[in-house]
Amino acid sequence: MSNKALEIKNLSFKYRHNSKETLKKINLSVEKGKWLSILSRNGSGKTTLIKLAAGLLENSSKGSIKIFDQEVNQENFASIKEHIGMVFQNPDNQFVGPTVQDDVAFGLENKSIERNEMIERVDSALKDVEMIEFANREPNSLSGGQKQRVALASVLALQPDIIILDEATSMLDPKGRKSLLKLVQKLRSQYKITVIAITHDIQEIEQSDQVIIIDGGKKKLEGKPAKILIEDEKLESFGLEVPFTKRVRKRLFELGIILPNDYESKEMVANKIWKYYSKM
Ligand SMILES: Nc1ncnc2c1ncn2[C@@H]1O[C@H](COP(=O)(O)OP(=O)(O)OP(=O)(O)O)[C@@H](O)[C@H]1O
Repeated sequence: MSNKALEIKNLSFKYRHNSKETLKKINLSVEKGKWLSILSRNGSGKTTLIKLAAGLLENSSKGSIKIFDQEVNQENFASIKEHIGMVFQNPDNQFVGPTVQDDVAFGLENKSIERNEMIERVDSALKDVEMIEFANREPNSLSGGQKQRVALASVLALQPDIIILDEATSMLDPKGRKSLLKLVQKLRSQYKITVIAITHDIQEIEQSDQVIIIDGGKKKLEGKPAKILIEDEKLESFGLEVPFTKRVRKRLFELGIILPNDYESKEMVANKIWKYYSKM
């Protein structure tokens, strides 16, 4: 068996009622236990790619998709589904139970997990996401960040090998986003789960081992976050917003205030800016 959680080869895809191909010759692979971020502006094909990989969309396309060496197709759908847990953008659409613990138990009930094991798994998943004290609360009474933690617990309780975050942080504030991603990172390393995160926000790639950028259905860039983050101009051409601090550094460099690889303390940079403007 290979060490690949996901392997996509030469994948092209066209929706039936769409004249253009949505995905064009995509190749990518993710090793077990690693974190891949798929980054692109809206409408570039990332959701389509992930739906195909999770077997949620029939692969009437060219190319192959494998999850743990198993081809993703209609015949293998049930066993592919066992490997994958998905957390979506809007937690409100994911709740089914009257309380947090009922909600986390729901997926286990569907799998006819024995009662004692179910209680244990719900308890452990809620502890993992630091929501155990909310077990008896109504899901609708929680904050956005807490709701996403519960959604994550529902997925964790099913013990997936791969967690897909489908813009899972986009309804949270910056603090909530950071905290959810940090939590996912902790659980990834604790349980050796593979994470695939799709996002249009470049600030979210920091935790990943590998990033791919898709634009117009094609893979345009691939690498580690540090490599991706220095490609300011390319990022802008793919409609991605370069982080504010990077834009400031770029401007300071253009003005000759700092050197390109000048990573001095904030105080020293502030001092240089002060000197620059004092001379004007
Ligand atoms: N069911 C469908 N039938 C026809 N075309 C579709 C369908 N779903 C998506 N598309 C088209 O495929 C392209 C890619 O859409 P997709 O949702 O995969 O992109 P995305 O990068 O995830 O965008 P977003 O971030 O807005 O969700 C878009 O042009 C979209 O209009």
